[in-house]
Amino acid sequence: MKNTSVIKKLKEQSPIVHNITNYVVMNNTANALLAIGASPIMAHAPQEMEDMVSISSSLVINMGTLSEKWVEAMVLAIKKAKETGTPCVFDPVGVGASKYRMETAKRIIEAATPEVIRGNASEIMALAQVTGSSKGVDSTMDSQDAIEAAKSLSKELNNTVVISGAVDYIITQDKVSEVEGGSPMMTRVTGMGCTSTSIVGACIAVEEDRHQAAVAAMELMSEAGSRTAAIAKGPGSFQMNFLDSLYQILQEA
Ligand SMILES: Nc1ncnc2c1ncn2[C@@H]1O[C@H](COP(=O)(O)OP(=O)(O)OP(=O)(O)O)[C@@H](O)[C@H]1O
Ligand SMILES: Cc1ncsc1CCO
Ligand SMILES: [Mg+2]
Repeated sequence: MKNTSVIKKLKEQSPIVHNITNYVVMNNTANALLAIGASPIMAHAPQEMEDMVSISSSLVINMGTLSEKWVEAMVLAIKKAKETGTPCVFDPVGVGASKYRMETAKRIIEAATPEVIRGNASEIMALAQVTGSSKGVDSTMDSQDAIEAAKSLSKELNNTVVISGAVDYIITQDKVSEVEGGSPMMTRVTGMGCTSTSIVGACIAVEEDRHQAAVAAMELMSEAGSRTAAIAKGPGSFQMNFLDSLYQILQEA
C-alpha cells in the first residue's frame, strides 16, 4: 500500500456504512466492510431510510437488483444524505442493460449528486450516455476506454468517478489517478465490483478528500486481490481468502 493514512483512519473511526445493495452481494460486502473495521448496515425499507442515514457516516447505493420499493428507498436515502452532509457512493450496476436501469440511475443522480460513482467501463460509458450498449452486469471493454466519458461525467456532476478494471482510474474533473494490481480472478467472483464500491463508501466516511478516499479504496482492493491470487486455487478459495487479505492489510497498517 502506497498510502496508509486513510486505512489508519478507518481503523480509528470504525465508520457506520449504510448500504442499499443487491441480493447477490449483500453478504460479501457486509463481510468485506467488517474485515476492514467498518460497521455495515444493509437495509432497504423506505420507512427506515431516513433514520438509517441519520446514524451513518456514509451511504452506498447499488442498483444491482432493482424493484420499485428499493428505488423509492434509494431516492429517500440520497436526499436525506444531502441534508445531513453524509457522503454517498453510487454503483450503477448494469446501467445501459435496460431502460429501467437507465431511468433509475438518472432518478437517483437527479435526487442528489453522489460524491463518488464507481462502475466498470461499460457502466461509466452508458451513464455518460456515450453509449447505451452495456451487456449484462460485466464490462465488455477496457477501463481506459471510458476515461473521456468519466471525465465528462465528473465535470457535469462535479464529483469523483471511478472506472474499475485491470487498471482502475479514479477521475475528478481532469485529474486522473491510476491503480494497478489485483488479479483477473477478481472477475470470476461475483460482487468484487460491488465490494470495491462499499469500500469506497467506508473510505469517504473517514476522508473528506473524495478523490484520495477513492484511490485508497481501490489500492486496498488491488493489494488484497494480489495477495489473495498468490494463494487461492480458484474462485471459491479466492472469495474466502480475500476477506482474510483485507483483514491482514488493516492489521498491518
Ligand atoms: N483483469 C483484472 N486484473 C486485475 N484486477 C481486476 C481485473 N478486473 C477487475 N479487477 C479488479 O476487480 C474489482 C472489480 O472490478 P470490476 O471492473 O470487475 O467490477 P464489476 O464489473 O462492477 O464487478 P461486479 O459487477 O461483478 O461486482 C476492482 O477492484 C478491479 O480493480
Ligand atoms: C450478478 C448480478 N446480477 C445483478 S447484481 C449482480 C452482482 C454483481 O454486480
Ligand atoms: Mg458492478
